[in-house]
Amino acid sequence: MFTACTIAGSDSSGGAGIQADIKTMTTNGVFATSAITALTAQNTTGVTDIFNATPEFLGHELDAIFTDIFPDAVKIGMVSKQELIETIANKLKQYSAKNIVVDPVMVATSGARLIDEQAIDALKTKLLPLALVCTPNIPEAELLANMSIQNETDMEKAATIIESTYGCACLCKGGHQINDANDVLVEKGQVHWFYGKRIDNPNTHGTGCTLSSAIASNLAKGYDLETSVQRAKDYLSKALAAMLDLGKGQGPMNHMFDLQGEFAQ
Ligand SMILES: Nc1ncnc2c1ncn2[C@@H]1O[C@H](COP(=O)(O)OP(=O)(O)OP(=O)(O)O)[C@@H](O)[C@H]1O
Ligand SMILES: Cc1ncc(CO)c(N)n1
Repeated sequence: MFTACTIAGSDSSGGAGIQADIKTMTTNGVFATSAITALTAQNTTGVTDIFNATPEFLGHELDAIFTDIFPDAVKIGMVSKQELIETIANKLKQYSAKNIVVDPVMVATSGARLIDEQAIDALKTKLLPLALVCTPNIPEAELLANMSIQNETDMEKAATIIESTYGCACLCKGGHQINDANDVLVEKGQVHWFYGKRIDNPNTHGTGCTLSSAIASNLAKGYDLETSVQRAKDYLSKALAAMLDLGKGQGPMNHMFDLQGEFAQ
């Protein structure tokens, strides 16, 4: 059994954050462990409160995980405070963590801001350099590459800038703003496009969390990065295509459509 660790925030409505990550990792056939960075009071319509872990407590969670069930891959999601990012970076270095996927979560699908201004700096200078790959959506890629993105050529350019600036491969996701499901991966200067079929489903709460956890799960199983991204996109598309409809806002997708099926391999 391969293992993956998610370091992220809890989403009380279960569609994003830690909950999405654990469901995704489970359905993708790896054993999930979790270090919770924050509790959010959240549902499909918005976030009403955030309660951050202390850096000490987060450090203890990571010590407990890394000294026992050492993860074959690590996914990092919402981390809103600079001190929490520093704790994560220090622990990942201390334990020589591998296959690190950073989803630079900044804003929830519902529009709520999930990161402090100072934390963005720490993300850039301390966390991204440790990552194998980061997975920004368009607004996040604009901020990390310091440019505006209007089309697929801009996505490619931004991903190239992000890889050379922060030293990790970059998967820039088109889903959010450019109206398609096409994402571009820049790895060691090589550009690879993943063309997805856009699914007409308004319930996209947690798509970013799900994609990054599925990538981490596949890296944990030993697939290379390109294959891991392709498999993760296939999983996400099928979870969206299951057309779950829960809640009053943009609802979650069905992570469990394939328990113990093709994606567990
Ligand atoms: N309607 C859709 N149909 C198919 N794929 C989609 C759709 N919407 C998004 N995707 C895909 O989902 C993945 C996540 O992209 P997205 O831009 O939604 O992430 P995100 O904005 O980080 O998500 P979140 O809102 O959870 O933070 C990408 O691979 C994207 O192409
Ligand atoms: C806890 C959490 N992490 C990430 C996201 C981004 O979708 C969210 N809405 N909530």
